[in-house]
Amino acid sequence: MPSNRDRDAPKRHGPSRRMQHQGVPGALDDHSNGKKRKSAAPTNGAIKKQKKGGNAPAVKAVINGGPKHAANSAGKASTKGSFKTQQKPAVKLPKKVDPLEDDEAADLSGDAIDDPDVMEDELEGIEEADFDDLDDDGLDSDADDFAMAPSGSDDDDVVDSDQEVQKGVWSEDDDSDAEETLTAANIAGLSQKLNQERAEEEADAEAELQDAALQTNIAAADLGEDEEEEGGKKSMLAPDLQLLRTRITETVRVLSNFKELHDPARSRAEYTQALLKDICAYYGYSPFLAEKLYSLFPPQEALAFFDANETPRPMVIRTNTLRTHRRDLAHALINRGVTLEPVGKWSKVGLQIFESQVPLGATPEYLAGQYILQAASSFLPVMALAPQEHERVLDMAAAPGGKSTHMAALMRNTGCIFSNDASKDRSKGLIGNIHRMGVKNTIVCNYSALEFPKVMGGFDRVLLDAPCSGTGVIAKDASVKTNKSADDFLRLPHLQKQLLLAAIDSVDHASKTGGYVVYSTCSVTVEENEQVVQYALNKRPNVKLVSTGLVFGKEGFIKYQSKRFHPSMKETRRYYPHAYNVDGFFVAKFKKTGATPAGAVRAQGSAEAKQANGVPVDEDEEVGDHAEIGAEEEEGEGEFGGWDEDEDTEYIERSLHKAMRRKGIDPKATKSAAVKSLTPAKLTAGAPNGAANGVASDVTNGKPKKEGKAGKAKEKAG
Ligand SMILES: C[S@@+](CC[C@H](N)C(=O)[O-])C[C@H]1O[C@@H](n2cnc3c(N)ncnc32)[C@H](O)[C@@H]1O
Repeated sequence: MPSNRDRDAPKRHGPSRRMQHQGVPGALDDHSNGKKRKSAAPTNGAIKKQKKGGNAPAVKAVINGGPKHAANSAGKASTKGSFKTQQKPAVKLPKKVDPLEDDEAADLSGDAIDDPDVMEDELEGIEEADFDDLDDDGLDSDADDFAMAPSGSDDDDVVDSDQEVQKGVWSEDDDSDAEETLTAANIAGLSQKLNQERAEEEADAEAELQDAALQTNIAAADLGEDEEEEGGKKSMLAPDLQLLRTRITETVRVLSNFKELHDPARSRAEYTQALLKDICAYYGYSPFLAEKLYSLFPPQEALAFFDANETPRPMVIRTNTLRTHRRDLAHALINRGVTLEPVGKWSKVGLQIFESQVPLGATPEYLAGQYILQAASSFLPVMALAPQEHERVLDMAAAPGGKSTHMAALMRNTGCIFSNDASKDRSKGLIGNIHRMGVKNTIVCNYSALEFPKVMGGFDRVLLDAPCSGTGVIAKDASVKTNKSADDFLRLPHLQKQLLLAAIDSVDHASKTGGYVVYSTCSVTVEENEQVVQYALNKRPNVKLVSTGLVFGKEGFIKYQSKRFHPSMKETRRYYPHAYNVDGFFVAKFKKTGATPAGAVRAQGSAEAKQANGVPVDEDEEVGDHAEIGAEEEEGEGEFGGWDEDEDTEYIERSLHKAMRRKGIDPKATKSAAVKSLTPAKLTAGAPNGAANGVASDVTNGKPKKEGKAGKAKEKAG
């Protein structure tokens, strides 16, 4: 990878993604807020404090400053450590004096701390506070949560965006003066920064345009690639990134209007191959992953996606309504020098942090459990699940507890949540968060989720926030760009499918208030999302997809390459960093309409037992295959199917052979690494009591190398 990737990369126009709002973009976000912010003057002590501090650094426009991995080759996103408004620039900026940059702050304030989609292996543990003293103070009757956890039917109750628009950004609209004051407190800081940022960016943009005008139709030879040296040896010159970028932009332009713009001597496939090569060189992806991600979008959008993965998402905290109100929390943090505002109208508990003078993982409010550092998109599965008071709910893969603690708040500490995770180490973080946040309705357990419903069933609702490849969180963990192989996209979906069947089988279809399952991942690949959901629809005719109730998000695919999915797949939701400035995510909600025959559950259990002894991977061929949709299962359980090992192995072989043939390899000549990798040692997910780390080890949130330190993270786990 070229070391100078960042240096010459062109600048992105507009505010940095950190400064951009999350979630529902455009009209919703701009409505009233923007105007208010610009015109109002600072009026209260909070803003004075900020000014007096005087060290609110000017926001440096975040640029399309070339891929982050060059600047951050360790692969960890700059979201870790102390938080600053400006994203870590790809181009080295003059060092600013910032109290947040000292080591202690870096240890304590990382926004990765509570974020379930980032491992916290590099976080050293915060000293555990005496949380017993911080007992629930009776604040759990937050108006926010009344609205969030309505009593009616599930689908009606998740989020009512119209109602919120009328109310304004703060849900506690009974105190409009306070709202004015609070908003004003952020205005001066924000608008000053935005103005400054805009001026800088305009200058940059002008320079860039002038540059670009001089550079079109650049041939590969111009980029310093593969140049021959005198002795015939190839030199390893770093490509000129500015030129590379320009060529990518130009190729995308041609592909977007191929008929009109292409060179008749070159086919679309040639253009695409050249583009993918450039994308790999410029952003640092493996060819395999670049192609997989590119194929999800039209060319222009793919570019936006790759760009968005180079910039961190905004830092967000979720108010713990068991402890406080969002408005009160916002006031407290503003008084500590934090610049923030509500995350968007779609959430009543989220606060987007623009800048902080204090480490957000160590404020008194944090230690008192008033908030958790949590990516905005992690709110969505719980909002879709919409757990109700007094219900019995299962969180199948719960550590470190971002979603379990959110559920507890929505349920106002009533009913019972079983928070399960296969990883013992990660469960320590889960327990820490549960204590810190005053959650009292939760039982932590440590099974492989494949063991449900044998361990326990009959839940009103189940959340499966599945272990996944993490292709939605590349901005946080750039190592995903290069460390995922075809085998991962066989093994992970295999596990996800089994887990989803277990989730469905654990729900009580006759629940008076529920009967719902939510499946989510922080990955954007079809293999881990629509194909898993389609598999469950095929295997469990007693479930159907229903609306997630979420007010934004793109529809799941009903068609992807040669695959066709059930039309109801439109009910699922996809989230992309470039579209909403949130982590990539997928959310599907099922309603269980009939009982699962006991035989099917047994079959699932026995497959799990088999798996524990080693063998399988994934099939997938039938999933998404049009002919299979709605097809009856032919296994011994009537319409229901458990896991058939032989069938599975056959599917895997067939799938692998196909893939090899596509690559021009003779399948008979070599045995696939995927098959070789299916040793008993690697497939222990079915083993009980946390022995599942073999499978968890390959996934974003269960990497074994991180397990050792996860325990240390305790309250930091997120
Ligand atoms: C995406 S993370 C969950 C994040 C969590 N829901 C939150 O919001 O904090 C996936 C989790 O799945 C767990 N896991 C992996 N395999 C599992 C299995 N077979 N059974 C249960 N949990 C598993 C991992 O240990 C990891 O904690």
